[in-house]
Formats: sequence, C-alpha cells, structure tokens
Amino acid sequence: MREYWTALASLMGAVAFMQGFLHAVFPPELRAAVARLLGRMTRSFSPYCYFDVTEMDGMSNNEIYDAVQLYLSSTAAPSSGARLSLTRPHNASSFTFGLAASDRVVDAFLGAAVTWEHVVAPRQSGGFSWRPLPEEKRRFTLRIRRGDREKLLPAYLDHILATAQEIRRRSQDRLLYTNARGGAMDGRGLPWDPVPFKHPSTFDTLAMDPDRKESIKADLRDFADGSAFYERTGRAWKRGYLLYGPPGTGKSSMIAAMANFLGYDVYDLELTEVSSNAELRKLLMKTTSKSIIVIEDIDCSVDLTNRAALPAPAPKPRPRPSIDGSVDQDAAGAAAGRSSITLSGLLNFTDGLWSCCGSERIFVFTTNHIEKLDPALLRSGRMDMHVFMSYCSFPALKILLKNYLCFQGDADCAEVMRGLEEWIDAAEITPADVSEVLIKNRRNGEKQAMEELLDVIKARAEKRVGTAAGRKDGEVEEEEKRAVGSPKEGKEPAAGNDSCEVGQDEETDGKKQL
Ligand SMILES: Nc1ncnc2c1ncn2[C@@H]1O[C@H](COP(=O)(O)OP(=O)(O)OP(=O)(O)O)[C@@H](O)[C@H]1O
Ligand SMILES: [Mg+2]
Repeated sequence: MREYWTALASLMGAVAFMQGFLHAVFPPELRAAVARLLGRMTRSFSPYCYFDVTEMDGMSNNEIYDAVQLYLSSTAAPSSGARLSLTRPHNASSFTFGLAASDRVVDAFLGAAVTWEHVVAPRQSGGFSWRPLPEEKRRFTLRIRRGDREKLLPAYLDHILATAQEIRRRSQDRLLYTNARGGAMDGRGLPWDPVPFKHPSTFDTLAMDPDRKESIKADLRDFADGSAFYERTGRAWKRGYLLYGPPGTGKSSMIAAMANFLGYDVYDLELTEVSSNAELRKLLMKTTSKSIIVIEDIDCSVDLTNRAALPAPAPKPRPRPSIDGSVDQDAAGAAAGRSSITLSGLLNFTDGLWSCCGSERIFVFTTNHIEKLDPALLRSGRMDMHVFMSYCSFPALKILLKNYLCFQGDADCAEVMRGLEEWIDAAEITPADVSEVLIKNRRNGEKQAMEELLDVIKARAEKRVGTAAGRKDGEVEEEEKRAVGSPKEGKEPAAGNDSCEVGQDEETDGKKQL
C-alpha cells in the first residue's frame, strides 16, 4: 500500500512538472491557436455544420435569438427530455416555454433532423458599455447535416421566424394604438402610443342577425387564411370594411369583436391629429401586419370633400406653387394651421402603392352618415365590405337577452317574447338602448326585466307612429331620408350612391353589401 501511494505521488509530480513545462514553452496564445486549428480540422471532417445564434447582436438584442427561443417552445415537446424554462412576456397573459441552459432538443424540418443546443457561458467582465449587458453570454447552436444545408437553411429560418411571430401574437394580449398629437414620436421613435387592448366584445356577444354575423366571420377567416390567394391574384393582402348605421348599433363593438376573432392589434387613427398626407403615410408605414386600422366617424373627422381648392389665408405665408403650378396642399394646410389631409391622400392610404407596405391589414371606417361620404370612398374596390349596423332586430334582441339575462327561452316568458317580436321593429331602438334597459332591470328577474323592456319598446313604437301620423306625408318622407341609417335590416340601405345599391349579401366586384 505504501508503494502505491509513493508511485501515485511521483506520477502527480511528473504531471505537474510537464504542465509547468508546457505552459512555459507554449504561451496561451499558441495553445489557443492550436485548439482552434484542431477544432477547424475536426469540423472539416465532421458530417455536420454548426450555426451560432447569439443573444446579443452587437449592442442590441438579436431578433433571431428571441424567435428561436419562442419557436423551440412550440417544438420542444416535454417527451424529448429537454428541460424547459417558463417565461411570461411583457403585456402577455399566458406563459411560454423555452429551452433551459445547456440543454439540447431535436427538431425535424422537410424530413431532415436538426439539433439545437442552448449554450450559456459567463460573460468576461471588463470593457466599457453604455448599456448594461447580461451577465451571461447565451447562444443557440444549430447543428445540421452538411448535405441538408442548401435544402434547409433559408426555408427553415423563415419557418422559425413565422412560427415565432404567430406564437407571440397568440400569447400576447392585443394592443390598441393611438396616434400621438401632431405625429410626435415616443421614446422608441414610433408615432403610435400602445395600450393593452382588453375589449370583451366578441362575435358571440354581438347582437346582430346570425346569418350576417356568420358571413362576416367567414369573410374574415378567408382573409386571414388568404396568403396564397392574394399572392396568386396579385392583390395586396388587405381588406376594407365600411361599418355604417345609427349611433349605438355596435360599430365599435364590431371592430373589437373582429380584433378578438382574428387576434389582431388595433390602430385607432385619429385623423384630426394628422396634419398632412405625408404624416398619414408615415403613420401607415409604422403599422405592423396582422392589424386593424380604424378611422371612426370618417364623415366628421376632417372635411374630405372639395379640398381641391384650398384658399391660402391672407396674413400667413403663401404656400409655394410646385413646378407644374399647382399649390402644395400639405403646405397650404399647414400654413392655415389645420389638417390638410385630402381625399386623395386618404385613398392613397388605403389603396395606393403605400398601402401595400406590410401585409395582412384590415382597414375599417365607420360612419353614422353614409350619405355624407364622398362617392369616391364608396366606389368598388375601395371598401370591400359595406356592413349596415341596423336597429335592434328580433334575432339580435334574443342574443342580448341571452347575454344580459342568461335567458334560454323559458315557457312562462312566451307571452312577453311575442310582444317583443311584434313591437321591436316598429320601435327602431338601438342595441345600446336595449342593453341599458336590461342592465338596469337585470336584478329583478328575467321576466320582469323583459316586461320593462317591452314597455319601453311599445312606448317608443307608439311615439314613432304617433309622430309620423302627426306630420304631413312630405315631411315624413323628408325625415325618413334624413334619418340616420333609416332602412331596416333586410331593406335596401339608403346609401345614396351606386356602390351601395346592391342587395343584401350580394357581391359586386369583390365588394360585399351586408
Ligand atoms: N350590436 C350590438 N351588440 C351588442 N352590444 C351592443 C351592440 N350595439 C351596441 N351595443 C352596446 O352599446 C354600447 C355602444 O355601442 P357601440 O359603441 O359599439 O356603438 P357604435 O355603433 O359604435 O356607436 P357610435 O356610432 O356612437 O360610435 C356598447 O358598449 C355595447 O355594450
Ligand atoms: Mg362607435
């Protein structure tokens, strides 16, 4: 035993001597160069190639690293044995999984297997940085077979980026953006202010004719799945909706329902805060795809009619005429200290070449007065769908009763239901007004709440009939014409221009009238 310990001690002494000798003869730089050379030689004989995706790209975050992390959260099945880390992104209400440090996961793409490794090493301190850097250096290393490199790489990376974007969209709560006054930029140089969008309106809670609702949902679904269609037909991947009807009929609720249905963000564009067409274009360029761009009350936002001849105010500097002699409208508007957005500027926004930067965007305009809109806005191809939000119909009322009173059609309410069905159309009451009555009476039990509603509806209908009878025929007709969204559901809407005179659910030149 003694000899054994003696032999071990002399061996360790020899190793220590050799190590000291090697360190003295071969400096660290030389050793590192030899290690690199050996690594290169092994790699050149290896059947695999390796790609590093580092967390930091210079001083900024590497977008691809984030995307890979998210992507692996969807592919790294727990059965693969990988250890997953749990995170919750900013503004999100759900958790996402990621690969933990020094773990590996195997993925397959186009029939080829690839391996991802998450490598974490401590960061060497030293060096000055304006921005605090993470204490660890993290990277993903992708290993693929040499022969698969050509076939896989670009397509696989595109697939990862697209999947990560989709996961982010699903896990992240919607955002509602508003444009800052006068195009002012925020800290990130963006003209839009985001807030979490948590509107509870969905197509289930929206009170409208079920067939029309289904057809709008189908249209939205077709749009969202229409990537190949839009590419094949050479059309920009965007769609325009014009929602019109009296106040309180659910136009804004419909926009929220659309956003929740598709999982899109909403850009609420306040036109009165935009001073020129150029600014409008900039705002458009800073929107992301998979979003709904909304202009509410388009008829009152800015005066979009007859803007061809903007008079230059006398005391202010006159706008310079351009080479062709025409007056610069933006400069004229700015000189006048007001918005100089023109109709053509707005049409370019939705229709022109600029509208195609980015993709998968829905434009929604709302108005209470469709007859006030310039026909150019309503022409075919401008707004693909014209949706008339009507007064509360009986099928819509049933949805409200279900939502507010959990009413399932009890037999002892049959009488009052018949009354509601009889009077609802004549009352021309909005879903907003019906909701108010139901909210106020919902604690009194469903039957009493419905009876209260019937009283309100009857009183309204009688008042309407009485008022109409008290006037001369001509006056009534005149009022009918002026009345906002006077046509009832199913009747032809009084759009006052050619583009709206199509039957319900009929499609003309890709534009639908609902
Ligand atoms: N069709 C509807 N289905 C369900 N709720 C509705 C509907 N219409 C109106 N409401 C209720 O009335 C409120 C006001 O509706 P909303 O703001 O969507 O109307 P609007 O048509 O946008 O009105 P405005 O023209 O004044 O902007 C909503 O908060 C919602 O609760
Ligand atoms: Mg509204």
